[in-house]
Amino acid sequence: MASCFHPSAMATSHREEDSIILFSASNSPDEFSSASSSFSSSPLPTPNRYSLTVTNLSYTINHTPILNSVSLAAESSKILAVVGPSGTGKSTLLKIISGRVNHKALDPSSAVLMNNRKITDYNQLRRLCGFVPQDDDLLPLLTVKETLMYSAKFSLRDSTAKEREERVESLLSDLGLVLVQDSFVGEGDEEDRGVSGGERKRVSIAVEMIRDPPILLLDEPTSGLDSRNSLQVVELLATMAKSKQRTVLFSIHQPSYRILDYISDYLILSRGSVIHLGSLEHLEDSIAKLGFQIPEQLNPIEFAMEIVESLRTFKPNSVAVVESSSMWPENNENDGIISKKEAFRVLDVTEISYLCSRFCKIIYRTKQLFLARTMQAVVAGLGLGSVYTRLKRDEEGVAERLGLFAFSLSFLLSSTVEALPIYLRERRVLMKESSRGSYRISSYMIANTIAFVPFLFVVSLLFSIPVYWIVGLNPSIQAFSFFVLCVWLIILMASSLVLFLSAVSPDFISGNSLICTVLGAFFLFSGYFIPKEKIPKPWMFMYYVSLYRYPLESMVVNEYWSMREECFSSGNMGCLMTGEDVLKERGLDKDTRWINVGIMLAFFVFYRILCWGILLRKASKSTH
Ligand SMILES: Nc1ncnc2c1ncn2[C@@H]1O[C@H](COP(=O)(O)OP(=O)(O)OP(=O)(O)O)[C@@H](O)[C@H]1O
Repeated sequence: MASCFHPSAMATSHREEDSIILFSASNSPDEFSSASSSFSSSPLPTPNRYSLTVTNLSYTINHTPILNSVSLAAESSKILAVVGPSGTGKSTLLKIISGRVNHKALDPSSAVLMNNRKITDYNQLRRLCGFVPQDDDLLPLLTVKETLMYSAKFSLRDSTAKEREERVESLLSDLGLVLVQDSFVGEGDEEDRGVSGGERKRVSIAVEMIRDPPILLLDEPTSGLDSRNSLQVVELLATMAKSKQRTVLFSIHQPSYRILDYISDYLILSRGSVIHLGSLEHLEDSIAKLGFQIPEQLNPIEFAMEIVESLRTFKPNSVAVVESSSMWPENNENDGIISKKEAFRVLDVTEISYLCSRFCKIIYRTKQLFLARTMQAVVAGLGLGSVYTRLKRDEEGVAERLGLFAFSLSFLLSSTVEALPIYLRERRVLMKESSRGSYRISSYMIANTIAFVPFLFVVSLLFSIPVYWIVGLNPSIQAFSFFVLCVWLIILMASSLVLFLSAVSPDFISGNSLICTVLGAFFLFSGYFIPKEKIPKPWMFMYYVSLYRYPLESMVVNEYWSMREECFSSGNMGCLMTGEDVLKERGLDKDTRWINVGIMLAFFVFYRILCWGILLRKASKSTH
């Protein structure tokens, strides 16, 4: 077996007065976990305990130094708390360690080491470190248990359903979530309250714990919690660190006295530099050496925050790595941390099926979307039917049919905007899950398509049946079927467009105005308001890319093609206008219905591919 670490040496990193030193020595077999390996894809056993060392970490954003030569050492089974005034770089540090910041942006002398092995690929860090951000990125319409089950499905691919269930059950019990396992996660607002803030925080921790990462980083896990909940969360982290020999780091503002009992070491940051690294006793010594006395009503950390500037004069503990021994051979691709094969897999049916079932649950439970879309379709169908009841076969009827088609189109296209908030809400979860390799963006896009296509077909049927038969459009079954297909394709195109625009929009307001502007422009250049010949040349391209043009043409052709010989206006001289004349008047002398169907399908696919590309790019830059 390759040289590794001695467990006792690891667990009790030898600490001297002025430095924290990590020893490396030869390993013994009991250092490796087997069945409970954190990394489901790992073909080799992975170490059970991980020490984390950071040396000389410097980070600059836009020429502004955020972190200056930060060094720290965190040991397994213990908690290291990162404290410091607001804006001092705590979150940035945790993000860098957990691989949420591209390491190319770091100063070249910076190093993050796991068991004394320098990690150069930040994807490795993402896999080794669980990261719980300050804001909970959870789907509010899933229950606590479902949230964990989906997380288990994505992370524990090689486990059986029973093993995953057992893992979730044990986490629910460890994290005190059994009683609320069937409650919706919710968003914490009045309307959609869901579980409490403390419970939601524990769900976020459980989501990270599912894959049992050896190192867990939490960005202010107690923020927004009352003292009881804060204590519960920290207690739980301490218990978990001890019982599972995990290394835990979290940032915290003003920990209470009782919380201090659970923390082993403190890293105090001030303006991006370390001013203390070590135990509370050591901090008290430093404070005393500076000639200060800690007031009774304050704990040492609170007082340290008050004298941060004075503490800056003190030289903090240094971190040294005594012997650098590689845990893994440098080029070992089977280290279970990066799997190139995995990265290049394009299609994963299992992943798609999990995402599909999650989407279906969310669509069904999003009452606003589910009810609004179905009710809207029925009411609009009946309403339009009552306005255009039994249209006559005369000139007025021809104009009214065109008006009905144009209105239906604008209604159907604009009604899809309702999905925008759902896509935006999911975005953070998607970025987090995809950027840490839970699933591919392509799987998300395919699952979204599979889940929405049948739902939108039902919506198109609910709209088409009343409007078509009450208005008395072309009575042939083929014409009706094509009308339904056309309505379905309109909604599908619009849903793809909304998905794409939601990917480029930062928030609801800009997304909404972007969609309205684009749809307005498409409507204007659909050929309904301005005939093709009158559209100014520079704007002609809009006529070809307009989502309204193709379905409008298809609906008109569908209505009159099988009635080309029938008369729609007669006078003393006989028939003045046949169905063929109506089509010719709009320049539709060929049956372009199926070509238009192809174009509409192409738009549907095109916008989804664009959306996929944008999300892929965003996920690669994501710091979630
Ligand atoms: N992407 C960024 N672009 C520009 N500045 C940034 C960026 N990220 C962080 N900063 C800056 O880096 C500094 C440290 O930010 P960071 O969020 O790490 O602080 P913090 O100690 O976690 O603060 P808080 O306790 O308030 O959460 C801040 O001044 C912040 O404005």
